[in-house]
Amino acid sequence: MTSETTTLPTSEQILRAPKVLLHDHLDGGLRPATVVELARENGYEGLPETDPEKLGIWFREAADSGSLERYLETFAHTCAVMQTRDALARVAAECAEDLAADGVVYAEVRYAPEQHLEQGLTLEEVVEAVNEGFREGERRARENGHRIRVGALLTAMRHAARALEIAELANRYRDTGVVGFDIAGAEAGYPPTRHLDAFEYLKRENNHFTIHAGEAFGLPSIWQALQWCGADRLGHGVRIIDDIEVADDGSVKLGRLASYVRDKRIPLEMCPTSNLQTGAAPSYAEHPIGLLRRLQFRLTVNTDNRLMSGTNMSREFEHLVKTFRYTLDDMQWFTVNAMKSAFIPFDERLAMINDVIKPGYAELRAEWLFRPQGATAPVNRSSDSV
Ligand SMILES: O=c1[nH]cnc2c1ncn2[C@@H]1O[C@H](CO)[C@@H](O)[C@H]1O
Ligand SMILES: [Zn+2]
Repeated sequence: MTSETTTLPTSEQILRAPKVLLHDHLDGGLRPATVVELARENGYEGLPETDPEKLGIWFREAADSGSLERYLETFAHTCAVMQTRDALARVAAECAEDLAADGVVYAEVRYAPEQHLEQGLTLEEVVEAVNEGFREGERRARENGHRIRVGALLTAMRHAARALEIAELANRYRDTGVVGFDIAGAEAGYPPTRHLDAFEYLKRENNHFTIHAGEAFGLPSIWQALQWCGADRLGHGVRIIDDIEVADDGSVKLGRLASYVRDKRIPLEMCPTSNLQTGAAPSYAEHPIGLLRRLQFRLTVNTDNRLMSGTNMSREFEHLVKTFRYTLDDMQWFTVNAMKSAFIPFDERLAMINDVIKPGYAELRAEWLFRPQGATAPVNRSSDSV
């Protein structure tokens, strides 16, 4: 056997492997203890629990509702404690630190500035506080021996009517920490075309955007996001599976939209655990990621909301490794896909792939050669069928 990387990665290797995260909500990733402290400091009395451990469990259980609308109700509590400059900067700094400690080397973290104006901040002050926090978190991570780069995506809420204003904000800060735009919130009843003016504006500015589509609503939402709005990437996009037929003999037929998504290499931001909670997928084993990976769609793995899902990038990969027997090669494939799909300039993406991601995986692959004498041989996926 060669070092052909058919070994199933261990938890420790998954943690150390360089990872790239494109879909993570700032207001969905707070540390439970931070929510409790900020609530106390700001006099917010609406928390359902004040013990951090119990509060973490409450978020996971409340989000585990089987419906996107109910899942989204939990964000009222996190947004309530993110209304001051200090709170926003703290949450952003801790986000960067937590991602770096989880082995994430590049992240695009999104939030909706319009949800942080309740105590008088302006949209600009919100963006500047979050940017400041990300820079501080990157600095602290570096002190702890981790390297991470974090870019912000500004989200507009799809039920509201501020998308153009938020798109303009994203454009204004494009050279200072904001790498793109997104729309989020309840999908059914709020098609992306409601915000066409924002997307057309960003296209005219040669700027980038992703759209939450194909999560709680199916193909029409994906079709609009791509063919009317011109999205560069799809947030979730799992329902593209509805345009793929698998026959009893295992042969696969792609419809026009699924073919378009695959042919044009449209990146899909998969968030497996979140999908299980909102009912977008029934189980890890039945999650469309298995088939879509075999069909070589441009897939990426993401967390969506670390607090509500009790997850992080390593845990998402652990589930996938366990369920689909993914190897380090698969992990590298997802990670390179994500880096290729990031919104930073091409030369910087390439440098991350060549100088950080590939060497990181090569080092992990080489390690089993130097394993202690007597250690068991790595599991070889290709030998399973022999
Ligand atoms: O999976 C999701 N689908 C749609 N909207 C979401 C999802 N996760 C979070 N948000 C929404 O995005 C806002 C800004 O970060 C959050 O406040 C939440 O309402
Ligand atoms: Zn999301």
